[in-house]
Amino acid sequence: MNIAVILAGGTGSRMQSKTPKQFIKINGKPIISYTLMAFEQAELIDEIVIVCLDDYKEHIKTIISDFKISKFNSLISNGNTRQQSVFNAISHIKNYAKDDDIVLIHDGVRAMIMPDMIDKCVIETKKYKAVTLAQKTKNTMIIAKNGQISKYLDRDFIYNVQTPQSFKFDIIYNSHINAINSGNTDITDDTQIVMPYYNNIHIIENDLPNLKLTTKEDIMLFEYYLKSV
Ligand SMILES: Nc1ccn([C@@H]2O[C@H](COP(=O)(O)OP(=O)(O)OP(=O)(O)O)[C@@H](O)[C@H]2O)c(=O)n1
Ligand SMILES: C[C@](O)(CO)[C@H](O)COP(=O)(O)O
Repeated sequence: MNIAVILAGGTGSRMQSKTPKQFIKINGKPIISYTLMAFEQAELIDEIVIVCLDDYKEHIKTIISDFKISKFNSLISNGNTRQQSVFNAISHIKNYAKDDDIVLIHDGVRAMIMPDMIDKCVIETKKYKAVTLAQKTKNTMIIAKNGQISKYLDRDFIYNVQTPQSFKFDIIYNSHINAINSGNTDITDDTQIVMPYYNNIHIIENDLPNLKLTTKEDIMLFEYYLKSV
């Protein structure tokens, strides 16, 4: 079974909006609906688990119904951090998943994700057990200290990490237990959680737009993107 965990449990503080960013409407549709539709359309996804703020659970149920998200399976309460939100979801999934099942974790606010890329994550996880989408940097990369360049980095080794991040269930679950036992509760990325437990994470290069909508400027970029597709 291939299970998608869609994270919609953050408050979006950097967006500085009253409404949590995943529920902001763009072209009349909430941001989270674009993400859910991509996972609904991905051929290899069997079910969708959504992590949501308690105050928005009724709201997301309406979105699930309005956008006919037939793969929706469960709604899970968020944690205080992204890491805790993911753990809440995988603790629920543990009740029925097998070790060999695949769990994809996706930021609900990466709303440009394409169904084909989601399916590619599933296919590659069967081969590599742990994968993430990532985009190779297209820029000259530097380290700067006190406003001055101190070092140039080899761009061939620099990537922006994206989601989905996809894992065999036993790997993601045991990695989270390991992280908690090491005292970590606020790691913002699941590959960082998995690395100490399973350091063989495969990168799927993605050059398609997959912006994490984080600040107000990103909303304008998303509006522009929607006009062009
Ligand atoms: N406790 C949390 C924190 C984040 N997320 C989700 O994780 C994704 C990526 O996180 P980020 O962009 O950092 O979202 P926020 O935490 O909401 O934003 P900010 O850091 O600006 O407050 C988002 O879809 C967000 O809803 C979550 O489910 N639970
Ligand atoms: C997993 C992730 O999308 C990696 O880019 C993560 O959500 C990033 O969180 P950030 O704290 O907003 O960089």
